[in-house]
Amino acid sequence: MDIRALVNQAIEARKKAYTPYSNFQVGAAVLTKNNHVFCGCNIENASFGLTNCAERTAIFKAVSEGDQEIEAIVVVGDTEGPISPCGACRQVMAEFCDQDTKVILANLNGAIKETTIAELLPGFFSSKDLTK
Ligand SMILES: O=c1ccn([C@H]2C[C@H](O)[C@@H](CO)O2)c(=O)[nH]1
Ligand SMILES: [Zn+2]
Repeated sequence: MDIRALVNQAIEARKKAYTPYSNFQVGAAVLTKNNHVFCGCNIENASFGLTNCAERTAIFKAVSEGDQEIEAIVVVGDTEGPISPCGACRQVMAEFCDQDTKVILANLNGAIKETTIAELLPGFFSSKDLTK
């Protein structure tokens, strides 16, 4: 897997962000185990809470195309260091990432942090918790 190429696809997707309220653009790219790439951007709303973050857009695109097994996900923003996903996105990642899924957090200046969902959201709620 070429991480740099995936970061570049996220950077391209970021250009499509709809951000009239925050003016903060984020891009994401999901590489599935089937070797397909789904890109996403953040999409804001006048009702602020309805905003969809870039990484959720990309994950939902993959899942809605029936391609839900994720090999790697990149998130990129114009942040000082690697971007830090919000709590809602971490929980959504937990649904579709396994312990080996690469979660790659980046910025526009080449900073890259590779992490995992276990590190980002320890103790996340999962389907296993629905039955005992
Ligand atoms: O990882 C992140 C962090 C923030 N945002 C979006 C949400 C909102 O549109 C804007 C400012 O929070 O950035 C993302 O898309 N992903
Ligand atoms: Zn988010």
